[in-house]
Amino acid sequence: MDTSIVFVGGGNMATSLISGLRNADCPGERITVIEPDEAKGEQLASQYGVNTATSANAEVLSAEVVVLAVKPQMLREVAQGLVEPLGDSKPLIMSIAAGVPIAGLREWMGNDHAYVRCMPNTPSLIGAGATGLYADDRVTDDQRELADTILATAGVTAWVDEESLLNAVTATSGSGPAYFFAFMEAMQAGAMDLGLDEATARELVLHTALGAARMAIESGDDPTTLREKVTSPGGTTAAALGEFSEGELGELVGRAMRSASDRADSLARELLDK
Ligand SMILES: NC(=O)C1=CN([C@@H]2O[C@H](COP(=O)(O)OP(=O)(O)OC[C@H]3O[C@@H](n4cnc5c(N)ncnc54)[C@H](OP(=O)(O)O)[C@@H]3O)[C@@H](O)[C@H]2O)C=CC1
Ligand SMILES: O=C(O)[C@@H]1CCC=N1
Repeated sequence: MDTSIVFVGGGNMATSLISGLRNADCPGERITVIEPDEAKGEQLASQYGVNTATSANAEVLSAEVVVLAVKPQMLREVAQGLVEPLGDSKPLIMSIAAGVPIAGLREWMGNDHAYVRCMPNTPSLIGAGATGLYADDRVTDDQRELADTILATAGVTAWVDEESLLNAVTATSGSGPAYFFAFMEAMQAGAMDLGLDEATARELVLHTALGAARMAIESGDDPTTLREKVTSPGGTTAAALGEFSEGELGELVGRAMRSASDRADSLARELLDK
């Protein structure tokens, strides 16, 4: 990977993607991060060897790809502020902002750019990310491939062919790491309630999560089969899963994901109505 890439915003998600790129041998000098917080920029420069700037100008923005990595609420202002320094140059614009549709980007940055929306997740930091992507029909095959190559440095990629499905991706893999972390927190608390010390509870919970995820990916069995293999009739697992059913875990998870997707929808409405 030798593409020149500018990240606008050097926060959590940009850091995860930069880590993925660097692990995939994308040279640090091909990456620039525009980040107003100088200390954050310095940290990125020293950790990943990238170039940094505190604001956008034509020189800083001269790259093949510009990744918009600020909070959705900031995106309108930030995108509009890029129009002048970009001038006539037409890098591929990739936005990772939750909810914000390409129509908004076109309104703020103009119709002449090619836009790809991506929904990555934080495990990209260690190359274990999962990213959903959408490109409208103005994006060329080469540009799609470029976007895919960039995100594939951070983990698996999956394209959706309707933009609205990116909200489903956001509710699934974008926010998903937090659901699993919340489950780990709850299990660790449960283990400590049962008498394990914190370090032991944590070690057992984290390695159980890792083992379960690896088995689900590597064994060829689906999660239902794997769950059944753990669950002896009348045994301990059945007792625990009975509580999950009683508490309607499946419905709860479905409602939580619907809520994440609805929030992506409402973010878009709030931003476009402004
Ligand atoms: N975190 C996640 O798991 C995921 C996040 N996303 C999306 O990624 C985007 C970024 O999220 P996240 O990284 O978590 O947020 P962060 O707040 O960590 O990162 C945003 C960064 O942008 C900086 N910033 C603010 N104003 C500007 C500006 N004018 N120019 C350049 N940079 C600026 C912020 O600096 P300062 O802090 O000083 O304001 C901050 O460092 C969001 O749109 C989110 O929807 C997508 C998938 C997953
Ligand atoms: O919570 C958020 O809005 C962002 C998008 C997906 C993960 N984090």
